[in-house]
Amino acid sequence: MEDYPCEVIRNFSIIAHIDHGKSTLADRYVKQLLLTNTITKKDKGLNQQVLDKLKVERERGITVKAQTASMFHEKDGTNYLLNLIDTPGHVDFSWEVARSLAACQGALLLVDASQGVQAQSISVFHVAREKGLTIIPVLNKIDLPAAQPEIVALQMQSTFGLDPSDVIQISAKTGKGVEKVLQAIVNRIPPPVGDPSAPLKGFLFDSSYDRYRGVISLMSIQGGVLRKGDKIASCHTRKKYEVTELGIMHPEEVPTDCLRPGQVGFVACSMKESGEAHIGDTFHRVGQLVEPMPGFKPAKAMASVYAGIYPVDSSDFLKLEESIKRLSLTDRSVEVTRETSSALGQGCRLGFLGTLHMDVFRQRLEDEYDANVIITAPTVPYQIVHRDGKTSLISNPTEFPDPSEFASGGRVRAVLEPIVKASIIVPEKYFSAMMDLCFEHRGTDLDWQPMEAPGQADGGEAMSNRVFMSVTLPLAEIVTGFFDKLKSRSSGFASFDYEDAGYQKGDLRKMTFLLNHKPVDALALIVHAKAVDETGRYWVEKLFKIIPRQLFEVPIQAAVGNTIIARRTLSALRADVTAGLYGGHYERKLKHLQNQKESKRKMKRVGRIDLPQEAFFDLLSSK
Ligand SMILES: Nc1nc2c(ncn2[C@@H]2O[C@H](COP(=O)(O)OP(=O)(O)OP(=O)(O)O)[C@@H](O)[C@H]2O)c(=O)[nH]1
Repeated sequence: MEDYPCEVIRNFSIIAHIDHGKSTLADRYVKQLLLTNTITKKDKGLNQQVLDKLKVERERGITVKAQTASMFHEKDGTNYLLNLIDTPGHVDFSWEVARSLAACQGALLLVDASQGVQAQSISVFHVAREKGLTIIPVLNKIDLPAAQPEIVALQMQSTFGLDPSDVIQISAKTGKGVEKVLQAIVNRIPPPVGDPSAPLKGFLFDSSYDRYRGVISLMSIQGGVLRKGDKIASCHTRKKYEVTELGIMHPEEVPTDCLRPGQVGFVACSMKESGEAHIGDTFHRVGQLVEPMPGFKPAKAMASVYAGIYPVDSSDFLKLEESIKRLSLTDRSVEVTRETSSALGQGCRLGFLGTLHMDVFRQRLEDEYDANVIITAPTVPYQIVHRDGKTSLISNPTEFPDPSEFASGGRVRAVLEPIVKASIIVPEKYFSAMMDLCFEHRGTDLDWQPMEAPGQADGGEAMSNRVFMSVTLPLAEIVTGFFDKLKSRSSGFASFDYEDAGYQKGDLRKMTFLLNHKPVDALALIVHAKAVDETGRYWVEKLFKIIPRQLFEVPIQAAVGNTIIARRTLSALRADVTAGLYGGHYERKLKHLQNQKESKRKMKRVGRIDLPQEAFFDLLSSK
């Protein structure tokens, strides 16, 4: 690593709207540059994307966890070390983007030439600008027949103030133009600064957990040289560690003898507990204090969506809790606390950045930890203002005050709900459908303006006459199903992004569902007063359809306080599933019994009633 001083290092990220091709481009570089280096025969067969390592990412085609890769590149006789930090592109993960960018000096702003500038292109651009990064505009997918590179380059000029002659046109898929981007990385992005003789300063920007080695941190070295055996300490916790292994991500871990200023790599030390790795923390050599890097924020409540996670089999709770802890180490934006539900037993309440984040976490839990879990309907955090002036935050519908507590003499003065400022970019043709959607979801302060400058309006359906809309929405309205509706009502052309806009008073009610006259706490929902009747009827009908008939009659009711809003009754069923199969083959009976056993496995017994998983999250999220 001595051969790579700061001058030949470039630390960069790729930032883009979802699906504009970040992973494809990152992959191309990693494959192209590594084939000559360490990618072994076994790995050469990789035709799947190397960086999107996790199974869930492959299945969904989205990057969830930022991955870092170091590559070597020769130009004009000089060997460069390029550190690429792949960032996730979904609105839920903007925090990860900001974090990864802290370790870079430049960013490739990738825009799909057939889609044009989209909502998240704008938000990631601003994050990168704020961090003072050098931005290289890149137009991707120019191989597509629908690509309109000239028009999109003009859009980038009018939206970002970037010079169209700086825009590089590429196809990450065919490889056209990608070499030019490498040259631009070397020529345009400034090298990092750092003095090898200065005291050690390491910036921790990511971490993961290894069953055998404990916490593995990703660090960017800002000063000094880090070596195996070094004793280091955290500025934040003051805890001391010994470095047991270090090296670069190539893209797998490759041990090196040291990490020098400007370099980025993994560090394994005697850190055993997940909670000890604080993103944004600075490490120094023991006895050599340094000024910590600015911008360190100890993990704070950032979650916008909460849900309960319970094991299907209650005896698996400890195993589930351990798995959640391990997984939350690789995903530090998840908040974890224990909770108990009378219906589901012991479980955890998790806070997520958004519903996609939640879904991905659940899938990773199932894939990587073999966990069979039930996840409750997502809820946003509400602020309760008490009569004595105190406020409290609740993240579970069961804690929501009953109607009697709002009455005069009750303890609650008001409930505030989180709101967001959303931006939507959509072709004019779908504008009124988008307005309707926003109003259906309690949108206010709707404003809009045309996106394209006059004369640019000939970019085909995806890009002509687009409108930039901004609207204020309650967060609760967008956590379930809003994104899907936005996409389907705009034939996929609308893009969406949002930012926090504080709290606002809301007229809300807690809706409970009773099965066999007993409330099931894990099914409780918070609903806007105007939507009570419709929501009550809708869910009762849904529950009626998905709850299998039981051996006895089961009334299904929705209630607000003591008022029943809706009711359906499931009639009783005979138990013997083979009863109708008289004269049938023995194996056929066995198959039926097996099927019954299988479906039991995915059921949760609540009181005397077997509820399928869909009764919890899947049902409620599908509205
Ligand atoms: N035709 C064409 N398709 C491309 C090109 N680059 C990427 N794609 C396709 O576009 C889709 C999205 O690409 P990804 O690389 O997964 O996009 P991403 O921006 O990494 O998406 P996230 O990881 O979810 O943020 C994939 O189906 C790619 O095959 C290109 O240059 N040309």
